[in-house]
Amino acid sequence: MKVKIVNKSSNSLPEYKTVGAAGLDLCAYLSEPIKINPLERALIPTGLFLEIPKGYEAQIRGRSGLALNHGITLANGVGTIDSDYRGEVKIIIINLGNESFVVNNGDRIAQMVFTKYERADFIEVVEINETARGENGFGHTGI
Ligand SMILES: O=c1ccn([C@H]2C[C@H](O)[C@@H](COP(=O)(O)OP(=O)(O)OP(=O)(O)O)O2)c(=O)[nH]1
Ligand SMILES: [Mg+2]
Repeated sequence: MKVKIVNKSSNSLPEYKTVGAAGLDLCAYLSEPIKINPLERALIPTGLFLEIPKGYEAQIRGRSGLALNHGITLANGVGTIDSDYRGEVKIIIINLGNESFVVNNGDRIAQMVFTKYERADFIEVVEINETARGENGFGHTGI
C-alpha cells in the first residue's frame, strides 16, 4: 500500500508490533502537546496519507489500555477511512475519564485495521421476507 508520511519524528513506516497484531498503532503528529479535559474532544493528526486499494477500508479503533486507564476513546466509535480519501488520517479522540489527558507528539493514541468491504446494490420491493425473529431485537432474548 502506498503511504505518504509527514510524520517522520516518531515512525518511518507504520508497523505491526507483534506477528499476530491486526492493528497498526497510529502516532500523534503534533508541533506541541494537546491537553484534553474531561468530556472534551480533539482532532489529532497522524502525518499519514494513504492510498488504500479499492475494495478495502481502514478502520480507526481505540487502544484498550488508553480506554481502561484514562477513559480515552474515539468520539466516532470506529473511524472509517475511505479508499478514495486522500487527506491526512486524523483521530477524533474524546476524554471520558475524570482527569485531563495530554497527547504528546509521537504518542500511540489509536490503531488502524484494514478490512475488505462489500457494497450493496439496492432493489426496491414492497415486502421483505419474514423470519422467526421478525421485528424483535434490542435485548428481546434476554440478558
Ligand atoms: O476517524 C476518522 C474518520 C474519518 N476520517 C477521514 C477519512 C474519511 O474517508 C473521511 C470521511 O469520513 P466519514 O465518512 O466518516 O465522515 P463524514 O462526516 O461522512 O464526512 P464526508 O461527508 O466527507 O464523507 O474523513 C479520518 O481521517 N478519521
Ligand atoms: Mg462520509
